[in-house]
Amino acid sequence: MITVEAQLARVLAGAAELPHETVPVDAAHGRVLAVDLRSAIDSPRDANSAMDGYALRRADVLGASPDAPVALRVVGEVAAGSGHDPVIAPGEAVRIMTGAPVPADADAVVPIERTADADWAADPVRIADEPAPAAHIRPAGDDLAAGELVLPRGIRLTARALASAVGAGVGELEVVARPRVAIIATGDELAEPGAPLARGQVHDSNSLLVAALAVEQGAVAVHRGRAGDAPGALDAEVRRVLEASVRPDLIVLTGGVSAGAHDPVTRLALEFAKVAMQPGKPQAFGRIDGVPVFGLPGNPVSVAVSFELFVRPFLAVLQGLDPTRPTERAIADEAWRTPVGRRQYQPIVAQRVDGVLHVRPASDRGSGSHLVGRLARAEGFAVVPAEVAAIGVGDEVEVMLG
Ligand SMILES: Nc1nc2c(c(=O)[nH]1)N[C@H]1C(S)=C(S)[C@@H](COP(=O)(O)OP(=O)(O)OC[C@H]3O[C@@H](n4cnc5c(N)ncnc54)[C@H](O)[C@@H]3O)O[C@H]1N2
Ligand code: MOO
Repeated sequence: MITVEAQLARVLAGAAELPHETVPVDAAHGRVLAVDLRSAIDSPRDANSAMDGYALRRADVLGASPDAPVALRVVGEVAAGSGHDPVIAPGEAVRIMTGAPVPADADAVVPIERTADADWAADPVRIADEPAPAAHIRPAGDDLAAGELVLPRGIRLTARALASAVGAGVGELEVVARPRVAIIATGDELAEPGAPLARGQVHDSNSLLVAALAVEQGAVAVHRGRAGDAPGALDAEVRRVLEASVRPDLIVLTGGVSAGAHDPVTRLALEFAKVAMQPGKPQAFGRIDGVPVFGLPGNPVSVAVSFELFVRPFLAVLQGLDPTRPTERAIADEAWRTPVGRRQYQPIVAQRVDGVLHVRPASDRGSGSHLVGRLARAEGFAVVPAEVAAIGVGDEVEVMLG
């Protein structure tokens, strides 16, 4: 048996960041930013008002108070979006709305509530408060200066990141191409989701599991197919994938990698390994016509774990992301057994109590790799060293969440 690290090194050897492409900001959600993004503009473009009220010359209203308001002639109005810059002479004011550019002659804004009448129709307006210098004026460039770093390369573009990019005056972003994944589930026993099962059949949950996990990691599932165990069937499906107009960056196969007499993946020219992990011991990896091919063991929990350990880091490298996965320490609230000689990845549920992470197995039916019905509960995996035979209540364990 080889270690998880050795198999990961084999998988990642030769993996490299995919080419970049430029996409409109509208299409960039979830993509990985390929280059540092700097602000294209000073933002806000203009000094603008933070309040609905009156733009005025502060010198006119020094000492103003509710008992001694200062009357100013209203000579105009600027609303948000107005490009107008009205002249304000001494003794005058202009109605101004939130977000509107502050006239060049004004040096303070007084909110409508701070006028004696609190009435937009009032003229003269009686200012009942002495504003601080530059009161309620947001200076130009207050948020961003042109050239300032807004988003560093290598981040996944979230809704908030996209808002910042648009605020920085940008309409297109240079992102890393999405990895294109083709998925083929193998086995004569596979039935369509929802189809009635004949004796010996099982619903194909793996191909959807891999496709959805890949999409969660920023990939596109360009093909989802099935191949039976008959000699040649998988080969033909792999050929179809390789000859399609959109060539995948990787192919993920599930099932048929172990010692069975009909296991079809074993007939492909891949490298087979027994990895010291549970679940997920039989693994295959190699290249066919230069395209990386993963052969994951068919049990659904094995697929979920194998994806986390090998496919997810591979997809990260293709997108220029760090493939390492942070782990946390947690306390086991329940005991469980683990196989000596294989590092266990136990699906767990987690809960934080007084800042301390507590975990227990997600399954109440043991750690069988066929327990797809319990997979939904898993919030992560406890990583138990190969030499450990059992986890006891209160033991400290390493956990990868998410
Ligand atoms: N003699 C040995 N037998 C097995 C070994 C071994 O070392 N020697 N290893 C066992 C381990 S560990 C695993 S894991 C499995 C892996 O087997 P395969 O990759 O060949 O997978 P299959 O036999 O095709 O399927 C295993 C299991 O999973 C179900 N399955 C398969 N595909 C799907 C799918 N798309 N959706 C849902 N479920 C699926 C399948 O029906 C089987 O029950 O081998 C052990 N055997
Ligand atoms: O390695 Mo298998 O995935 O234990 O069931």
